[in-house]
Amino acid sequence: MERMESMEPISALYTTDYPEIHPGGSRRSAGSQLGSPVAPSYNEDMMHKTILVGDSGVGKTSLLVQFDQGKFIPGSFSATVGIGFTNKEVTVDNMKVKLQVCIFTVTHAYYRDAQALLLLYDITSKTSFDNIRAWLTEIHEYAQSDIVIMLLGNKADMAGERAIKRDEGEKLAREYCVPFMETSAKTGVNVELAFILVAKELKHRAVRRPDQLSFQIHQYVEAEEQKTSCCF
Ligand SMILES: Nc1nc2c(ncn2[C@@H]2O[C@H](COP(=O)(O)OP(=O)(O)OP(=O)(O)O)[C@@H](O)[C@H]2O)c(=O)[nH]1
Repeated sequence: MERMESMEPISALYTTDYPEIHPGGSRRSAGSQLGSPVAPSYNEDMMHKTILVGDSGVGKTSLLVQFDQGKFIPGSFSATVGIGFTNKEVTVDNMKVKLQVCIFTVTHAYYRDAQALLLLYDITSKTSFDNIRAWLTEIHEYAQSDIVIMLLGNKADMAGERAIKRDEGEKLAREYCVPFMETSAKTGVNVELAFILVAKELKHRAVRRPDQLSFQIHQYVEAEEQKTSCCF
């Protein structure tokens, strides 16, 4: 909590106004309240709060910086510099989707307002992988029940020091019914894609008629992901 209070956004280049976030508001529509299957139009001003969660050192800040600035700043800088969040727009199906991306700190209040969550482990750290179950338990306890979750195995560039095989990540993700990708905040592999897929899912949910199926983020991940195993 204290950490967030001293934080500044990394960059405000992408958006100039930040409308209030209404938890769950993106899912409500006049149509659904009246029981009519009319799809609402998408509100491009809506801000979607997305949080980055995972053990210390898995690369949450580096992922945020890579997404925001397209670069990797080596070193454990986050705890001292205090970078906490960024606001950024991504384009999905020719529409703007605004994401406010925050790094989870110590308070469970963070979960409540979040519409999406990227849960990270470090592929070179078995402990960070083993702790994913505990994180998921906590998330299910405190987050909105329809939060969009994606599991990310970060530091995919460090294949030589890999402690967790890719299929172990895939298996865990299947067990919890969440999509999975390996990312590298260092090389940028799959970083933007992870956020775009989350934005796509959030936009889809906001305009989906009640009788429509959810967007299948899992299938998109499989189709779009840059396979990391053969690249390093
Ligand atoms: N090789 C490699 N190093 C990474 C990657 N992501 C992060 N790192 C390094 O891992 C260390 C921890 O990264 P951070 O981004 O500070 O991790 P964090 O999860 O924000 O850590 P906390 O602030 O302690 O919660 C730093 O030395 C980063 O340079 C990656 O994808 N590849």
